[in-house]
Amino acid sequence: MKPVKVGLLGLGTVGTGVVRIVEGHQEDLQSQVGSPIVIEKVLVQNKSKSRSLTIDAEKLTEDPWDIIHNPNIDVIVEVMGGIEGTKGYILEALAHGKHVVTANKDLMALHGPEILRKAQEHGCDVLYEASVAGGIPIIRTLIEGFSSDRITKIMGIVNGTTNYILTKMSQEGADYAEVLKEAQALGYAEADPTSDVEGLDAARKMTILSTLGFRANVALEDVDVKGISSVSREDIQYAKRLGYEVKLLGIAERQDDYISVSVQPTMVKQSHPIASVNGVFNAVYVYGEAVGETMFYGPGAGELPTATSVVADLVAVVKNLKLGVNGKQELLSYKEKKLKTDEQIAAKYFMLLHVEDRAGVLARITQAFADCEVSLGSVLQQPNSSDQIAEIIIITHDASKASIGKVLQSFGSMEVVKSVKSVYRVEG
Ligand SMILES: NC(=O)C1=CN([C@@H]2O[C@H](COP(=O)(O)OP(=O)(O)OC[C@H]3O[C@@H](n4cnc5c(N)ncnc54)[C@H](OP(=O)(O)O)[C@@H]3O)[C@@H](O)[C@H]2O)C=CC1
Ligand SMILES: N[C@@H](CC=O)C(=O)O
Repeated sequence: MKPVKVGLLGLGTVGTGVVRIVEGHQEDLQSQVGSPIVIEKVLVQNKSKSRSLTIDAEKLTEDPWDIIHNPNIDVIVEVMGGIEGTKGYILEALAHGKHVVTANKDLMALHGPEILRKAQEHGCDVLYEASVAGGIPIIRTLIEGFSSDRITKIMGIVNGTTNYILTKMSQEGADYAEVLKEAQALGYAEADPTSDVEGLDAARKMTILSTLGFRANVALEDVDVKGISSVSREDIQYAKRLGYEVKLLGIAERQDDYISVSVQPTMVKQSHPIASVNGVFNAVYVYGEAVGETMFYGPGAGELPTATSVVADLVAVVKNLKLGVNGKQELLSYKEKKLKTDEQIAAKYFMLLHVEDRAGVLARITQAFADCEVSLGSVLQQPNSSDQIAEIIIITHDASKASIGKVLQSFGSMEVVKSVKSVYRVEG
């Protein structure tokens, strides 16, 4: 019944949740692992900062080596964020035989393979369930639950901050900057929220999910990324009128051995379950050749939901300690990825154009699509507030990304096209 001692790196949103769950659920945790779990030391930047929970001042330290080189500590829980410095701490902790639980997707997306190799070398566990989709146990699901299947598509809302913003813009017509501030105050956003709104946080999560799902060495630079900063309230209102919601979707697809991974604002048909995933909630769709369609839903960020995943990993490490099997998991053997070309990436697209309002213009526009071999699903023309300009809304059938690029290029030299107001991928 020797206690398992934990060194916590970080006592912000997630770290606070970890302390609350470890202390508040101690009896349940003990009944699962057979020994007390004790938070021995906590690294913070500023010991004198006021905190929302009471913690023994003796436990706080501003010196990471107090924890990493502490012989009494068995497990490091890293919830401080950051990349290079944090990577150094984790590698050093592993070299000292300490197991690691982390919520850090930035680190795992960029340096996951190196960290996992180091862990195996030293017989240690590194678990990172909270790094993707907060409270949804999607990593364990991909590694274990789908081990028998071949996954062909992973599509999801994997960033809580942007989903919170888009939901408020759609349901309340709220202002983007105001709602971003709310998401920050609620502890959903990253230290630098640019990585949320510009899609980088979601891209890092999609790197992790597609690596695990396709068992391939996907890298962050393989992900085509676009965030939500260019999504206007008008776009959202347009989408709604046509029966769609705008969502920031991560989409990873595999056909034969070829894959593509992207993050982009997408128009999702309101009848698709992902369209009604609102607020800070995330959802991940996984399509397997054998299982077909599955969906995982839950809170994607925030103190207690994220800490639930962190502490579940901690329990898994302690169970392995009891069984003496830490670091014994086989490393995934990643296949060499083959990326799809733009000719191979196919999807439906929405376009909103402002064109001259006169005879023959619609015919010229539709001809431009035909010339690039893009077939149209629906075309709607309506007058704009200016009587010289008409709005044309087009939804294509499945078309290659390359063909859509050619259509847009051809509009650049057509005088009748005044502007391409927006272009979205369409799902559902
Ligand atoms: N917030 C969320 O909902 C989610 C966050 N994550 C990930 O979890 C991690 C933590 O996020 P979150 O809790 O929101 O972050 P916060 O910014 O709320 O907390 C960070 C904590 O780490 C401490 N810290 C930061 N840098 C240093 C440093 N260089 N040296 C010592 N201490 C440091 C801070 O100290 P001090 O308190 O003194 O300032 C603070 O306690 C990140 O990797 C994030 O991406 C993952 C899923 C969801
Ligand atoms: N900033 C992230 C936090 C969780 O990973 C998000 O909003 O999803």
